[in-house]
Amino acid sequence: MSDLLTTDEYRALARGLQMPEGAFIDGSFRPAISGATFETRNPATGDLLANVAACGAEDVDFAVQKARDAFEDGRWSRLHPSERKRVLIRLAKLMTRNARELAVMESLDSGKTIYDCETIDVPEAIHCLLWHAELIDKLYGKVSPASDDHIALIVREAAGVAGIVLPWNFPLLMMAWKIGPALASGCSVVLKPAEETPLTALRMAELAMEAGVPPGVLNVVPGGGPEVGEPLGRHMDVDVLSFTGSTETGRRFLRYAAESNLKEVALEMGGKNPAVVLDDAPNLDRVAAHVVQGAFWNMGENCSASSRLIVQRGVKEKLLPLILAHAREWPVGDPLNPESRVGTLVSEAHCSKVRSFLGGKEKVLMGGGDREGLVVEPTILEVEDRESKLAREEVFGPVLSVLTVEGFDEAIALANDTSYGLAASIYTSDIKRALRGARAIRAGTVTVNSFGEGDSTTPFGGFGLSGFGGRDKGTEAHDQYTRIKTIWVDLSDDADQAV
Ligand SMILES: NC(=O)C1=CN([C@@H]2O[C@H](COP(=O)(O)OP(=O)(O)OC[C@H]3O[C@@H](n4cnc5c(N)ncnc54)[C@H](O)[C@@H]3O)[C@@H](O)[C@H]2O)C=CC1
Ligand code: BAL
Repeated sequence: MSDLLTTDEYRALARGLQMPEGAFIDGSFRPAISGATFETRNPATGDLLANVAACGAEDVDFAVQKARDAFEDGRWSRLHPSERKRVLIRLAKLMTRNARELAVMESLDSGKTIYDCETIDVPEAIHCLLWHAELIDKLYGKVSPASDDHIALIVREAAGVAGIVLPWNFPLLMMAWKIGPALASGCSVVLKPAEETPLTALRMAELAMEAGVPPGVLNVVPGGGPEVGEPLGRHMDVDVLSFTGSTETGRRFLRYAAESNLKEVALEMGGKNPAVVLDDAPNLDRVAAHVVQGAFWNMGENCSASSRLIVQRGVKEKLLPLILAHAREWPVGDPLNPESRVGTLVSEAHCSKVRSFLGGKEKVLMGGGDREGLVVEPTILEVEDRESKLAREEVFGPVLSVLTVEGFDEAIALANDTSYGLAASIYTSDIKRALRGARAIRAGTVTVNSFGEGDSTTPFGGFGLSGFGGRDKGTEAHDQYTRIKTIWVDLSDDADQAV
């Protein structure tokens, strides 16, 4: 916290920022072929930040062609992995040098707090790129235990052209989760940032070029979902499509793939994630801190947000006051104020959606009031109707639903009473209950006595409506961007005869 700036200093820095505006294709910024632009605005103030190229199918075609050329001529895909590593490490260094600029740009474009951008999003994005860069020259293939007369090599090869479609809630970090393994593996990338938050992706493309990523290898094509996302998803020359966003749009990408070239699709989508607190949970004050962080971090605009507190009746009376006390330590305010922990929601449309969950018959334990601007104050509601929207649907805002259960089995059954399966937490001092619960809850990540998403070393993704076809982070992320090939060699003396 000590090396954060003051609000005035951040504002001065913001005024001096040079905002990127063009699409970044084949190593340079260029306008959309149609010449169209769209506005990207600061959701906290409404101020115009930039008029960004509004690309369309023809820009996607152009970018995919450049990405394909780069992949086939091997300027990146056939470099020795240690060379790709060297360039990606240089990119991480350039990000570090420009960390403050990236953090301010991210906060301005998304409404995220500068505190989070400075202390989480930017450093984690740098760490993620470094981790994949460091990994790539240490991944070995396999030799199968075939007979003495044969040798069978199982090798991984870069998939080719990777299409990447990003959400607006962690624009820079999601970019790092995806381009880290994609570029390290040798793929060329055509990336579409969310139309709400195109700026840091464009700046990153410029930094990548400066670091030595060759032209055509990392292309950023801003624009709308139907205008850019769909042509990318349907493109016959895109080999793999990695998406993070809503389940509804994720389903579309499966359709696009099925109706085009059956490209592989990896989907990381939403969740209605439970935090299960059992009556033997240790250190309730700490539990409360984690529950609050799980619910309100990033304004709850987080796929892994713990939006359902499932609390055993025996501990509820003690836990709730602690949760309320911790929640009051999450000040709502100007995203550029380093003291703010809750900033501005990303857009008018999203803010209306979040507000539509409020004002019902649920008992309000905290918040729930109207605030000026695109702000929803941290809200905690006691929810009795387990079929209600608040119990079942993803809010994607700072809203925590409290549901009460009598015992362990009911808690696990309720945790699993959802079509999602992204993340969950379980709080108990009994190691057996912790592990039995962690195994029984259907979710891609289960944290014990804490809230979190793991780090760059651990795979992240979900089951059911939360995920399909791959994982971000960890060595498993490379599965998205590589293909397995078997090379079978007959070593016998009569190998020249027909097999
Ligand atoms: N990581 C997550 O789990 C996220 C979940 N959401 C959820 O989705 C809800 C809606 O937010 P949106 O911004 O509308 O999410 P979205 O899933 O529509 O947007 C994510 C990305 O998909 C693109 N996209 C949208 N429509 C498309 C289409 N027809 N074809 C191809 N690409 C398309 C968007 O341009 C954006 O880049 C939120 O309220 C939230 O509940 C939103 C963002 C991230
Ligand atoms: N929390 C990482 C992924 C997401 O929310 O989109």
